[in-house]
Amino acid sequence: MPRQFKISVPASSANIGPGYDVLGIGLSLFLELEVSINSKDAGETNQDVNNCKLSYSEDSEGYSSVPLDSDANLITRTALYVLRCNNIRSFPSGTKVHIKNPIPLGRGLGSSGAAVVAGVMLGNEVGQLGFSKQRMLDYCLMIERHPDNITAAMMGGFCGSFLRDLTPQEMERREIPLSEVLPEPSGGENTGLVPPLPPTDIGRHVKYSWNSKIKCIAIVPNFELSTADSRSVLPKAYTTSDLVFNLQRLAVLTTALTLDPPSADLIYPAMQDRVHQPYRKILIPGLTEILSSVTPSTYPGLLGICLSGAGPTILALATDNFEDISQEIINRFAKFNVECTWKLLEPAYEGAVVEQL
Ligand SMILES: Nc1ncnc2c1ncn2[C@@H]1O[C@H](COP(=O)(O)OP(=O)(O)OP(=O)(O)O)[C@@H](O)[C@H]1O
Ligand SMILES: N[C@@H](CCO)C(=O)O
Repeated sequence: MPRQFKISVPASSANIGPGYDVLGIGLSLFLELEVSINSKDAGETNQDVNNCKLSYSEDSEGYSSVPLDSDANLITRTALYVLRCNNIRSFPSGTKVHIKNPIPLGRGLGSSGAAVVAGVMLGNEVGQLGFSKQRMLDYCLMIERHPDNITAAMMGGFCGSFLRDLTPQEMERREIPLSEVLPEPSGGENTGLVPPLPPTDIGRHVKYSWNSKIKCIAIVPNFELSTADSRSVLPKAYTTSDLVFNLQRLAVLTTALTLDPPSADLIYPAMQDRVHQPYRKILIPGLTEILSSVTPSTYPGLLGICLSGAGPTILALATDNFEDISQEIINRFAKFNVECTWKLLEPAYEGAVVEQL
């Protein structure tokens, strides 16, 4: 039976200041996969060794850089990982996947989290595995180890998350690098091995409320910063006072963002951070100046400002004055010869969805 469905996964902003690797919010910018499975298409050219014909919209972010071999592209490679864990070697014959991606790559808006979530949902759908979102989260967390973007992309809304304590055996699995868990990209040897199933219920999360008057402005610089590079500059240990500084703000922030009317007096200081932003300034020109000088007193309507995920995007939360706030940040980046675009976004409350067509 031919099948057609669409998978849609939101972008996300992680950390929201003090919640490093904990907080994430799904954003109204959606990675979409249009999928068809028809065995009559199996003979078409460009079906690759995994029975997949992958295409990418020309107007999508990453059009010129994203690989289109199904065992190299992060989305389909993740889907193959899910299938192979479950003893299915490849896509059903005649699978076509068309990707539309408006999420800028390597900018701190959760492009890789969305790609991994989309890949796991794709594997679940084509393999007809019937997994719940909670189980799919386990597969995602085997690939992207911090739960903040992944949870927000899968579950939607404003989330707090952590990984449960793993047994020593499971801890060992935690260290399995991506290349050993996922099938090798083209050229690599297909060993035919069945990867081990992920442990169950690794991710725990709650969904907080969100005051819908609060909008999310993303100011997106025109350069990429990989999450791995941005994590490599962080220290291995912190002082008690810096950790307490973040914990106090994190506890207040999660409720402050639900209150009506939203209070800049509460939110702005509660979005300060001493765990990641101060260290990332060496990778993002102008970061310290931008975070400290664009304030609610100079820009009424602004509630708080932080680095989005691993950067370089800046996330400003505001109820008003969106254009002026964005322009001020764009001008400050311009002094460092960094050009930016900006987007006014809403929380994506629903998270990842599959629509049968
Ligand atoms: N739609 C996509 N298709 C294929 N690969 C993708 C896609 N989106 C992201 N990727 C891969 O993920 C990489 C970016 O991941 P990275 O974790 O560095 O940044 P990010 O997820 O955009 O930012 P952050 O995690 O800080 O929010 C890209 O360089 C690309 O390899
Ligand atoms: N919490 C992560 C989000 C980026 O993936 C970080 O800041 O490195």
